[in-house]
Amino acid sequence: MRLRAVLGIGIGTFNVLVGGGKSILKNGPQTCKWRLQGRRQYSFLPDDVKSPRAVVNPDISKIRNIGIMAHIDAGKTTTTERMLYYSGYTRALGDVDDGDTVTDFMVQERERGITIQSAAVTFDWKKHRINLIDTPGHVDFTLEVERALRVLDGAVAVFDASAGVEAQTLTVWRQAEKHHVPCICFLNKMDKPGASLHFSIESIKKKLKANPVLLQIPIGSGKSFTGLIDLITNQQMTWRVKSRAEDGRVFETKSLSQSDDPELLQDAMEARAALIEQVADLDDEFAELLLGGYGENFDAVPPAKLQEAVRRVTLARKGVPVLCGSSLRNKGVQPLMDAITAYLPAPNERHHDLVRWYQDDLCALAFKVVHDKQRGPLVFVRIYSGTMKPQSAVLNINRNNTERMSRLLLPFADQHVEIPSLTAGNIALCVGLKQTVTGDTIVSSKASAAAAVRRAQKEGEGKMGGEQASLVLAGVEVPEPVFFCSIEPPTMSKQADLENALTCLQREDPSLKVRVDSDSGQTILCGMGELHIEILHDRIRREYGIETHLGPLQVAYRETILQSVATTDTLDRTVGERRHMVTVSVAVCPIMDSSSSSLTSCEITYDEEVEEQLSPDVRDAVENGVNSSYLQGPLLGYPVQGVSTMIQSVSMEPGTSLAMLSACVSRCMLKALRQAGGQVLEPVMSLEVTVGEEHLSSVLGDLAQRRGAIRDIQSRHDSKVLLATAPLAEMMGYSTALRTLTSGNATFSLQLDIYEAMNPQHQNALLNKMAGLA
Ligand SMILES: Nc1nc2c(ncn2[C@@H]2O[C@H](COP(=O)(O)OP(=O)(O)OP(=O)(O)O)[C@@H](O)[C@H]2O)c(=O)[nH]1
Repeated sequence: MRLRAVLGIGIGTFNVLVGGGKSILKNGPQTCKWRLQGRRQYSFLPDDVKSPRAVVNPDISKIRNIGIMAHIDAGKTTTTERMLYYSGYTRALGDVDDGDTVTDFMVQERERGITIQSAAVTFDWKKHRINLIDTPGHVDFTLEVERALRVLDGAVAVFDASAGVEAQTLTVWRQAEKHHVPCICFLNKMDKPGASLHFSIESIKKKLKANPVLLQIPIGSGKSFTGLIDLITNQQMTWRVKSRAEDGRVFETKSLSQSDDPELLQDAMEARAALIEQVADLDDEFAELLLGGYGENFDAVPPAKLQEAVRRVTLARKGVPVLCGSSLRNKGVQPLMDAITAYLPAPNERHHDLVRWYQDDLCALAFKVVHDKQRGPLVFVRIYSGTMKPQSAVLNINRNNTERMSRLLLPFADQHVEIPSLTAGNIALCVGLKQTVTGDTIVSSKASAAAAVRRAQKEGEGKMGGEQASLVLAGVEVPEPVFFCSIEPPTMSKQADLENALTCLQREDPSLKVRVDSDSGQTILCGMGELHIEILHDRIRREYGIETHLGPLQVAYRETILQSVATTDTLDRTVGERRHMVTVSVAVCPIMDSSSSSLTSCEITYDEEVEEQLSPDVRDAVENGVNSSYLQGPLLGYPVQGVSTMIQSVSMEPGTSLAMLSACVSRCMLKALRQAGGQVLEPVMSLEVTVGEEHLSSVLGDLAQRRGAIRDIQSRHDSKVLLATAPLAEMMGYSTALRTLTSGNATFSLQLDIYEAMNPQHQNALLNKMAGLA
């Protein structure tokens, strides 16, 4: 089927660019129509938009930069689709199960029904501009969520109301907390037979340690879920949706006092009283208002005052508003959109320290790069101050280079509207920035950066850690990959094409690491999980036309040492006429931090006297030698972690080169690490399996064979939720195994818990396997 897009705006000139690089120019007030592959009708901008000026640059107080995040399959994409539809951006409802959603636009996303890349969509709702990012739920793509959260001002956490808080929700929730992002909870899937408001609220309290502020109660449950009571306004909203064909756009709103259901009325009154008491406990201003004028007469509390107080509570992150609905059945999404505008912060209500030094000059953060074959890299930026304009040069502070931006686009999922300028608070897409990568700070010029440095110095803060560093917005931390495998092109002639494809993919995805194995010369892909590597392999085939061969997936082990050891080594070599002679003594000792789940890095220290004697270039050469020995441990050649090295003495004969010094240090280190007793560290994953009771014992039996340790087994309606840890090496192909064991009636999520020392028996087995003896 074909898709027809209609752009219905009044004045001005817009370029509308379509995913595959098609470009259609629209001039003047007429309507522009064209055909694309697909089956949906789109209108790029809502019908009520009168002026392109309002479209391009809304008042900052009316902007909401929002993320939508959750455990896999909670319904983020379905909810986003409804928002786009009700806001007038799309003309038909997309369906994840039919593979025709706007935000899941990658082929792999549509085929698999999952979100892989976070997609930014812009739409207007009740005079507000909402920039919304639909983030992936699968743990392999956690970095995508982190990158999005870095630039968002608020988030909507979507839950499956029959499952409550699931494993990945916990991870993304912690990420949101780390970035101090205020949240709203949306209990989706209220139409499911097992959906429970009470259970979900309890699990938010218990697992997220959050303070849920219930703003709605559902009318009916499961299949008879028909609507909501809004506890702020005391209004009843009912959707008379009988079939999936009905779109839920129209719903009935009436005052609760007109309700003919006394039980519902009683429940609502109790819930509203509890809400008012809870908000009064959290917000002093509201408590004073209550004491001053209303006493126990909660009915008389004005909805506007209650709403203002809930907003303050949300922004202060003392509580999280909770709403409910069923996106698939088209119920409850419009009130959720109202809540986004009412409770989540505008960009100017968030505090960004260094932005004040730039004043009205441009300061933006690149948070995502997408590689487009026709247009080159497209860089997503969040503008923190100033105005961004196309056809202008900008300075990338991190790389200290000036680049020219050719065009500026507003992102409408895979389709983009070209705009003449964009102001602070917005999210935009820049074309033409070829050097910029994720995490870079972009400002207008060197002069503007220098002025910001002066302002910073005046305040006395810019000096700490170097002027430049303090003027850069914090990027995102990239987690260490846990899997790797070799990748080979079909023929050597395709090697250069493969390298180019990998360079482009790395710019898009910082969690992909590529290296060349020094022994075999093979290209190695390092990723976050089986699915991550599988998707990358598929993208290289589809997007770059290269049929590559992947080697077996291997676990990224680490090595450390068990004991402290001191050793000395001498290198005496004559090269040509020149004699190089150096003697080095080092001491290594283990540093294990059992309280931290992340890997302990290595460190280098010096004996006090030695430190004073060594010139800076000799120290550099010594440190090069130590660091090169950390790259490949003596046991299996995996990187070394958790070792502290002290340089005890360095004595060099005149004429010895620095390269020979590094070589001697490296050899001495290898000797010390070998003597110190090698220990393999393996990634251990935390696992959550939801399974029907009838399959529980077979799942437990299988986990026992995988060296799994059961932490807890909880009941959730008719299912059991099994919490366990298991070494990553034993979890290869687990999704297929679980499917077979349970006939497809189980779900699981897996994420890195900790790097743990292998016990001697398993370590020996691994060493034998690697040596080809087992
Ligand atoms: N019963 C019911 N099913 C729903 C509802 N919302 C979504 N679903 C279904 O749940 C499945 C997952 O929906 P998605 O919208 O893809 O969920 P997601 O959170 O975006 O998933 P990922 O992007 O893969 O993390 C699909 O089969 C949807 O049809 C709902 O309100 N009720």
